[in-house]
Amino acid sequence: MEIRPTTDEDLEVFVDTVHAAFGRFPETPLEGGGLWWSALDMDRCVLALTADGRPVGTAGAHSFELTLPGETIVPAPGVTAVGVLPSHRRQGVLSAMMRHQLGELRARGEFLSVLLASEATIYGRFGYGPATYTQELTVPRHRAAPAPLRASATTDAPVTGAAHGSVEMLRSAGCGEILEEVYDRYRRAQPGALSRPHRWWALRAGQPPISPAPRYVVVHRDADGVPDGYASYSLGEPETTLTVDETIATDATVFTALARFVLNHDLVSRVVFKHVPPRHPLRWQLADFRAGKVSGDMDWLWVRLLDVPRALTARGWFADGELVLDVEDPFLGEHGRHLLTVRDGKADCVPTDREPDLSLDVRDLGSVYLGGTAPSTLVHAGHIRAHRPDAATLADALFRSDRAPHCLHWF
Ligand SMILES: CC(=O)SCCNC(=O)CCNC(=O)[C@H](O)C(C)(C)COP(=O)(O)OP(=O)(O)OC[C@H]1O[C@@H](n2cnc3c(N)ncnc32)[C@H](O)[C@@H]1OP(=O)(O)O
Repeated sequence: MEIRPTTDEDLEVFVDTVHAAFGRFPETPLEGGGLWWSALDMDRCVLALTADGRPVGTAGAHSFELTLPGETIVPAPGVTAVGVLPSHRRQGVLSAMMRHQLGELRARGEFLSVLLASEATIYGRFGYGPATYTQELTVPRHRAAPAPLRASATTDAPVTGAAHGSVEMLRSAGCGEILEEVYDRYRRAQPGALSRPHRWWALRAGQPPISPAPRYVVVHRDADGVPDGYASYSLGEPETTLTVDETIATDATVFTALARFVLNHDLVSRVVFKHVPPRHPLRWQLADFRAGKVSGDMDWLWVRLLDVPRALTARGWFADGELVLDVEDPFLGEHGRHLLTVRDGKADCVPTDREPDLSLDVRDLGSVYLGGTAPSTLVHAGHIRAHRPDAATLADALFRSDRAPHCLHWF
């Protein structure tokens, strides 16, 4: 088995192989549904080839930036287009590609990588852990009456937005620049969010990148007319449903205004908000708390740490404390014991031979890294071992994020 990097000349064979792996028929790479492939960086992809040179596996990586807790922005390769032909599965092709790719990422100086998993059973063995989560919230319009917002009379807490800005429907052609700018402001402040390279927007201006269907777009502007949020949505069956793909808001009041706009839409019987983070405040803003039905609760962004000290010192921290972490990395055959010391929002992470507070697999460290999974959950689940009774409580306080991490980018 040979794993080799690809060039632009390999695009067709790469797309052909990954389509076969996903059970789809080839499309013309730069048109229609094949558009997605034109966003690939061919110099960040690999092909797995049999001894006689037949391509049987593919893997790639996008060059993203990831926002960490504390609004630190770091490079994050986004692993994508992973597939092995059905005829060559369970023979170690993916394992060989993952080993090659992780080595290559380290050689480039990356200290973490991320992906979206087609199945939750695939990537844990390679050191990835689920780190952000997503849900759908469905609200029947006849039950969408707003709750009076108790704090709004006395404080600057979220209000309906009407008095604080405006909502405007845009023609989808030509609004890409505004959306790109709003998305960029949003993702820089949102832990777990990924950058969207300019060419993604250029490919499909006015729609969530790489969305095949037409979308309506509403933009929210602040009192000075500056765009500070948008929602992209479509109308259709079943039962005259309005489906919001993305609600991008630079603060909570903007989300409220956009949500009110779609919930007031005539000729619609229900509104589906896709990609909301768990425990989203929208349900609290409805007079009928039970009107918002949660579904599609699942993992979204998976994180893999490649250099534990660099990763831990890169993010911001919101409580002081000290923990000794004993980290196993079975796939790469590595082990490290780290003293993590947090003071005034910054961490120091050095090797130590002190007794550990927590023993954990690198995949579990990936899960807790962005603050979206409490270490105590994984202690109670039986994955992380706490060596003293208060270690999990301290770890929960330390790994917490200033804002719950969330990612809605699909790649
Ligand atoms: C980031 C992304 O692109 S996600 C998209 C992933 N791709 C797909 O879902 C496309 C359809 N599936 C495939 O192409 C293949 O089945 C792949 C890529 C998931 C797996 O490739 P393979 O070459 O079969 O994997 P490989 O042989 O290296 O398996 C390594 C181990 O993972 C296990 N494994 C592989 N795939 C799966 C799976 N889908 N579910 C559970 N376990 C799996 C194997 O059993 C093996 O376990 P072992 O080490 O205990 O024996």
